[in-house]
Amino acid sequence: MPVNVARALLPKGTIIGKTCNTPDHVKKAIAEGVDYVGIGPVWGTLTKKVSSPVVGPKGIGEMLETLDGSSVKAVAIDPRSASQKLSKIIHAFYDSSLRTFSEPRAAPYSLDGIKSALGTMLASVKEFSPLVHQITNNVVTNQSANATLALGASPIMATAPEEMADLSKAIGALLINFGTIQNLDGMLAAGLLSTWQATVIKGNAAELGAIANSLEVQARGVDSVGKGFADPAKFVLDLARKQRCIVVLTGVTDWVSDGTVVIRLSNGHPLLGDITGSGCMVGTCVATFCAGVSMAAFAKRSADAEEDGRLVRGDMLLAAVGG
Ligand SMILES: Nc1ncnc2c1ncn2[C@@H]1O[C@H](COP(=O)(O)OP(=O)(O)OP(=O)(O)O)[C@@H](O)[C@H]1O
Ligand SMILES: Cc1ncsc1CCO
Repeated sequence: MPVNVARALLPKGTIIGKTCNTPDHVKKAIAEGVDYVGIGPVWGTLTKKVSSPVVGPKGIGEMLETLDGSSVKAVAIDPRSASQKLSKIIHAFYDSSLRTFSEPRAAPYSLDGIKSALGTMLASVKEFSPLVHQITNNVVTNQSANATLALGASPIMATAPEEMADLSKAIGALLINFGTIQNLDGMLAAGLLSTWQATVIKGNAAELGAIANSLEVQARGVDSVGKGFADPAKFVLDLARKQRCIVVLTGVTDWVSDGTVVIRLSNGHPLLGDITGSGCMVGTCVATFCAGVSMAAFAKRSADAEEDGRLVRGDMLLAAVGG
């Protein structure tokens, strides 16, 4: 029913909303004079058929951008909720979108704070021993599985698309790592279950430069060559903002950002540059820490926590630093 007809029929002051799946739908709904838009679905679900295309957090961001400057409110639709009820009203979702994939930090980071958090995070990995699903290259599969075990978690290196749906229900984290793609369909199936919205993107300068469409650094095969970024701190900050996730730039010095804070790590060893797979292993360790931290945060959640619209629990910036 057109909005103006509904308005004419309903009592004055009735709140009217419309479900939207694209920025164009949102534009149309604003022009029609709605009070709010239901945008989504944010995620797919394995428990029911979702009729509209899943938009993911990026799609939500684009629709909320369309709302900028209007007084129309937005509600995100999350079909994973068993009762199919709309999740939290979220103008705040976009304002806090940089934090969507990480809980806000309780206090500013300090070196001592980070060091003590590392111990706690490692203890969480050991306590929960999360299943860390890794679809990685055949150069590092064995090393990565052993690195996961060494941290106290449980690796599973399954690649077949047929296994992805079942696995997605059991895992603490999913790592998708390129290099020698063995089963593209498996990667796509696994990635699609999280609508390809990463919590952390990790790469060397050439890899992240490619994602950012930057010509500042060059690649030779899987390696980054040359001096790297002139301003790596700004690079990771900008990329994290753009991708709405944590970014880890590896190299002699590692740079980690969530789009608001940048942490620089100089704790590598030159020998790590002389072997293959050290970057892939960083990815494994980051995924393992993220899994441990999010499982620990989930275990501590309050009773009504599943209604609060948060997508990831725990401080993923710290988890990435831990990894
Ligand atoms: N010369 C170096 N000095 C100190 N640490 C280093 C050096 N080279 C690499 N590292 C360490 O190794 C890790 C991996 O970084 P690098 O950028 O070399 O990964 P990569 O190029 O993706 O590796 P690969 O493709 O072999 O997996 C970094 O996090 C860093 O701690
Ligand atoms: C050497 C190599 N080739 C493809 S993946 C890989 C491992 C390091 O990235």
